[in-house]
Amino acid sequence: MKRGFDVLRDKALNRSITFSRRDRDRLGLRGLLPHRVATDRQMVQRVMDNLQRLPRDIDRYMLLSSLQERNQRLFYQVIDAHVDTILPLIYTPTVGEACREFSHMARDPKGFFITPDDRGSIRRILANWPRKDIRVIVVTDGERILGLGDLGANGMGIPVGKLALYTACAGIDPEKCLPVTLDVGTNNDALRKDLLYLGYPRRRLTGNAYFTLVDEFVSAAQSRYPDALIQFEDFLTPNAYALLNRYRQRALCFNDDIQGTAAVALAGVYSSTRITNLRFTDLNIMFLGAGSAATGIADLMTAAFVDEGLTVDEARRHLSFVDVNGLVVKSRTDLLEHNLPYAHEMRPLGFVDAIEAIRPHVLIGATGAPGTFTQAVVGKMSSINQRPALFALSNPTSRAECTAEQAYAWSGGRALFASGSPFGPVAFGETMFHPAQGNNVYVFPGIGLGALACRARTLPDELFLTAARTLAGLVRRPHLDKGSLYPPLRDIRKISLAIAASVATQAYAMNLAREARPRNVRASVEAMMYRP
Ligand SMILES: O=C([O-])CC(=O)C(=O)O
Ligand SMILES: [Mg+2]
Repeated sequence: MKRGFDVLRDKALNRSITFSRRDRDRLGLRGLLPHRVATDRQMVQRVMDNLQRLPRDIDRYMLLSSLQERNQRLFYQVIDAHVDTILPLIYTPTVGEACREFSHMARDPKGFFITPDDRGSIRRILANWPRKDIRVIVVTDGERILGLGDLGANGMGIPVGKLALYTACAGIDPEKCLPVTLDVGTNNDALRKDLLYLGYPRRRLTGNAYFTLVDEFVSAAQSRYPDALIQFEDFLTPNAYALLNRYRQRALCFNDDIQGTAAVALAGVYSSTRITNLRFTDLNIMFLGAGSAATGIADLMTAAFVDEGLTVDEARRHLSFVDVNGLVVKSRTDLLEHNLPYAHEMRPLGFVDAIEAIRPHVLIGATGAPGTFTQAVVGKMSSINQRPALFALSNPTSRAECTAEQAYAWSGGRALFASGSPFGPVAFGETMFHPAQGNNVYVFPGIGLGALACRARTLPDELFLTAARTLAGLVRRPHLDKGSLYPPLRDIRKISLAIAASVATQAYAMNLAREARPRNVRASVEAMMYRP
């Protein structure tokens, strides 16, 4: 058993001055701590006061990041007590800035890095990670970090942040989480030239060499951590699809940007129909951006339409795409494979003309290109719809297709608005809107928890549809009345539990589970949840 400073320096054991006098005696801590025995609440309050004194959010990120390495329990207590304040500091938008600054901030080591030099020895070096019982791995290769592009090894902030949310939002034991960066180089010239850049300073590995390295990583992870879920995060679209298609049948894995974002967007669209009173199967939905998030959403919506009785072809007619080159139509020669199902037999049109021609009820932005929901776009949507639904999903805030304020101002207060990164309440006339954050944080922790609870073999799309419906079912009338298409983020632990229970139940029904079905699925899921 550890004693003295070894206890205080172990982030999983350290309770700092909340250790009781008896524990201090027992653990050899007398003299190593000041006299006062503090309560958890006092500790949380002290952290909040410290945060307030700092000048910038990036400084607050740093404070929380080092707290996480020093006193894990307190870190999660702080999030638990102040979700609304803390999430934007450890997650989008601040995590975007933290990734950009990553190589210039002196900080505690976090996460596991794999480079092309590790080829042939990934299995062996994974044993350097101090924990053996890993249940969730979030892995990125840093090529499409949020809407910020190729940040190379600096992208490590993303798996670290996502896993903090697994613990905070779904009670996954933090000791069972492993953030991984496949540092295969970067095509970001500025980074490669930066002497302080911490990553592998070459151009990116591509083609066969790239896929072989990812293969080696997945096999090594599966053999060392046979129960672990692998979440792919922030890969560039073609690789995101290639990897998902390669592993979805043979590994417990999913792509959060394709599938997690899809479930959240679908839930928001379901919610919007409770305000517009339109039938879901009557909706026309237009996407701006044709990358992984947008096509992922469209694919899940196709499944949802089909589930409600449409054929696949009928479903796709409800879904249209616009990208930098305009409406995605059959005659275009620049389309990628994942765009083809949604290429319509129409003449080429620009964005606003496409809105005029197709008359969508819902506009979903997943471009990474800020300001693309212009006044003309929002105005056009508002002239067609009494209550236009606008989803500005790109992250961080600096990449949002429009701000909440713009959406309400340009629609005369009629927009149903959700965004990937948080916006505060917006006053318009007499009304105060509280737009909710349409971010995959609403579902990935719960889906992961559900998958782990039943030890699912794989995660087929049906489970994401289940998650979307469960999430939509938690939205109450007062939330909608305030302009929120999602339940309050402060209820996230309850939301994740509900999603986990429904996902696990569905997985049992589909024979995907490696665990015998317990009598009470929800209770068994809840019993798994770590509480700080
Ligand atoms: O990280 C987030 O906030 C949501 C997400 O997956 C992304 O933007 O890539
Ligand atoms: Mg992402």
